[in-house]
Amino acid sequence: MTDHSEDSKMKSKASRSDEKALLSVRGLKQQYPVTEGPLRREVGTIHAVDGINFDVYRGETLGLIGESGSGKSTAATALLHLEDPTAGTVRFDGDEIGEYDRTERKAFRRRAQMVFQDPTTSFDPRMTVGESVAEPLSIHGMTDADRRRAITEDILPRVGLSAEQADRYPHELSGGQKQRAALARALILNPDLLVLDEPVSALDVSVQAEILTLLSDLQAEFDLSLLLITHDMGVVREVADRVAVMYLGEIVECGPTEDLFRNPQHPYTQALVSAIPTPDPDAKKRRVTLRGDVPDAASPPSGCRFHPRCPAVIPPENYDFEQDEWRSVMDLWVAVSDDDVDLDSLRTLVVAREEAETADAVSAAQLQSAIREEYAIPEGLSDEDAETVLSSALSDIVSGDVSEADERLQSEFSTICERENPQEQSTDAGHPAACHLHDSEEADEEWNWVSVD
Ligand SMILES: Nc1ncnc2c1ncn2[C@@H]1O[C@H](COP(=O)(O)OP(=O)(O)OP(=O)(O)O)[C@@H](O)[C@H]1O
Repeated sequence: MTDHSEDSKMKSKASRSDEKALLSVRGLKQQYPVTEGPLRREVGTIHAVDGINFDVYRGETLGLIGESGSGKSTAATALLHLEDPTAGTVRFDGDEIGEYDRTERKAFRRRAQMVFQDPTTSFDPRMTVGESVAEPLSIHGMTDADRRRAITEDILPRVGLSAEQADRYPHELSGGQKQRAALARALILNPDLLVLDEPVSALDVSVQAEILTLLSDLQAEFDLSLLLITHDMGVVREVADRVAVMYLGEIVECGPTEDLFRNPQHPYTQALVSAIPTPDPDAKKRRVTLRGDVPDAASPPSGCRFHPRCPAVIPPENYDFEQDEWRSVMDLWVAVSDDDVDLDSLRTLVVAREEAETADAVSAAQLQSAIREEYAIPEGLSDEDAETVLSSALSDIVSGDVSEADERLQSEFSTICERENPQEQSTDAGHPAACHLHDSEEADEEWNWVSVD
């Protein structure tokens, strides 16, 4: 990390609240239709971005982080109006982008640039690097080729390339050099904002570090605001001043980078933070493992979208669950709701273990035990009343009445996490998060917020 980027981090933290944001995103939504059949009948909606708010201030880097499918790239294209958003407003330097006339839109295209993940596909192989880098100048009306050439030769050394490399073709450059050239092309119109979508994830680790250092240097030199989209927590920690964490179309937590890493306030953030490799020998014990992937944005879970995977999902009010037990029961319930409990393969498993002769000979009790084992549910929950409900639900499942099991679990084990979508609210850490654990009456003293230094 260079000295001046540290300076800008200090500056950005100190003066945030009284500054006017360069980019201000409010209630941004991007939806796509789910279509079916030759007539492309609309049968559903993909909620790729579902009402997000954030600001990017001058000279700062905001990291937008989340797993694949969280909606990060869609957020970028929607906020830049590369694709018109379904709803919401985006203000740039105080003006609403959606209300720009043609001239204003063109000026905005100059002031806000995007850099993509794969430097190979972002260059035309038939054009020299210099021609590609200078292309935005032509598009924006600079007809004088000598002038374009002079500007290109000036900018290439600033991204660590030589002026002579202007005459090379993309295939003659390494991946890192191509990403440097992509940065030169993005910077050539002297923008105020760069939106970088996974700018280093296609590069070798050693090259990644060089490009991240270059980004910090360029940010200070050009007084840029950066929106850095990545799934890599190491990358945001390295370069971002603040971080917004996205999950299934929503921002679940947003705060200054170090605060968010040291004191994550959303279980999703905590899981991402705890997954960062660390030399700490104790860290393994504290690792929060997330099962499965981000669910389908066409049918997001009810309530908190993270509840089907959340290690801290709040237990139902009337039962006294151990947290791990409750998570396991919830995993079974999620599978029941999705009609995903595979009894045939569980029967096969019992036979393979030589506990029954044939699949038909597997008893209901054996099948219930196999389900418990599959979902890591102990034989006998710590709360006897909860055990009674679970046993009945397991009986329903093995007798083939999955919807009865679903209704039983729903009526007995309903929790706020699957009923209500949490709103963003302030937390003890000083930055907001959207999690019911921060609702005062839901706060669970026992939930152990892991900090990773
Ligand atoms: N043009 C589109 N049409 C339909 N669905 C889309 C479209 N673009 C994105 N999606 C869907 O929107 C959701 C969010 O995708 P998006 O690419 O924005 O996520 P991401 O966080 O950037 O993930 P990745 O890192 O894999 O690109 C996904 O479910 C994706 O399939």
